[in-house]
Amino acid sequence: MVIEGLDGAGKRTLTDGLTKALHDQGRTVTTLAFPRYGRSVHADLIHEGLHRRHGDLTDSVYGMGLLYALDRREAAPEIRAGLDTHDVVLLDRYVASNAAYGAARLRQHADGEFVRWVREIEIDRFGLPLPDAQILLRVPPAVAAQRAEQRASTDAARAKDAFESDDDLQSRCAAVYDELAAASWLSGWHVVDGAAGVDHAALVTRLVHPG
Ligand SMILES: Cc1cn([C@H]2C[C@H](O)[C@@H](COP(=O)(O)O)O2)c(=O)[nH]c1=O
Repeated sequence: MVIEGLDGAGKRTLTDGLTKALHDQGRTVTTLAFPRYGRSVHADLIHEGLHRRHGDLTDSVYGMGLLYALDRREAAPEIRAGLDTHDVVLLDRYVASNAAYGAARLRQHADGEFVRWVREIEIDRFGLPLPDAQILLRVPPAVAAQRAEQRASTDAARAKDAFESDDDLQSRCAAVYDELAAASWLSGWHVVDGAAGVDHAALVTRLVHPG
């Protein structure tokens, strides 16, 4: 199960809430967040690029896309082990993040060349597992920006990165996410209003017992 959305949408809070609701229903859960900062050389290069320690590393959209993809390829055994040993593997961002942010940066849409490339690299070539369900935690970009700003002001470790500081990028990214969800890209999507409070138990019931 994958959680997707803008920076500041509230994905971490939703991950925690869903984990608790799944535990309450007697299910075992393992969680993983991408990029895996501090756990993979690819993710650390991404962090340095997003915080401008390597000047123009972020300039190449395909180069950055490949770093994100390699971080996930390295994590594939961990995801597969989680699927074998737990009822639910909860991923805070996955392949669709790469599609949405990269397409937004290139001003493309969900049916564009970059989104096709992400699928080809990550799913077809790297053989990453397809998600069974993708949750789009949808909030107006202005609300997400405000939350990211607040987080950055109270926690030095969460200083805004290059993508978070670009309001136009976030707006385009929100539009690509909507298109990906409407096209059922990779698998079925569940759109959740992140501006209102989320009923975690009800969402779990909807996802784990569909219909
Ligand atoms: C996981 C992932 C994140 N991103 C972006 C979304 C965020 O703006 C940024 C860092 O992610 P984070 O803020 O959730 O840690 O990287 C991608 O562009 N592609 C990806 O595959």
